[in-house]
Amino acid sequence: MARIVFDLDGTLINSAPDIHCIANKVLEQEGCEGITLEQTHDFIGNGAAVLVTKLRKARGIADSEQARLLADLVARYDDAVELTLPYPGVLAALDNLKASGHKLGICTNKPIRPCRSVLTHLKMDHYFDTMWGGDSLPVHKPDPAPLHAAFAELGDGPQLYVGDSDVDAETGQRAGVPFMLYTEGYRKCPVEEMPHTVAFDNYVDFPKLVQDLLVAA
Ligand SMILES: O=C(O)COP(=O)(O)O
Ligand SMILES: [Mg+2]
Repeated sequence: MARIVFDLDGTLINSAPDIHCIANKVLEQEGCEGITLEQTHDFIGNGAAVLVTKLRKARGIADSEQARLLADLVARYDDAVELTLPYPGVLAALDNLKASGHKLGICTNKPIRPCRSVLTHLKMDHYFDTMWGGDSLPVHKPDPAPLHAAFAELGDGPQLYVGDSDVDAETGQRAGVPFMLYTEGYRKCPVEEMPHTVAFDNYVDFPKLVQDLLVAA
């Protein structure tokens, strides 16, 4: 049986509409124009602090406002769950993997509290034996430490990491773990420019891909 760790935003759930909403509330509070959903996709992947930095840069807000705006975003983040849905086929794939006896975990750059709240809201938290957020350790992805920590909590067995972004591809590479790229998330680079073991665009195919990788290993 394998240990399979998933990124969250853009990999298991389409959370950009909720993140878009709270980002624009922060900007509105500052008297600034909001950003588009497409810009939100580009701003997701490096955690809440980088998201706030990108929001500030897009609207010319001074560096000195970073901590205050980050606190504002974080205060809104736990409740940002209403517009988020798992990608098609995710729940069936997770059911299938659990039934096969695999151990599943989460390694995201989203802060751990909103990570837990959105997965609880979607009734997906029971799938995962461990969850690591962008603020669970002093470092976050692409540093491989949280990914190593997630695997360590899952015991023994082959390791697979699943993600949607260049940050995840680099994390997988630095951790020395096979990386499965979900191509329909918030990726900023062409698939061929991202180091990956396999790529997939539909979770219907996912359990079979896992099985094939484990046989080949
Ligand atoms: O919060 C973010 O920026 C991204 O989170 P992810 O690591 O789940 O893609
Ligand atoms: Mg992601």
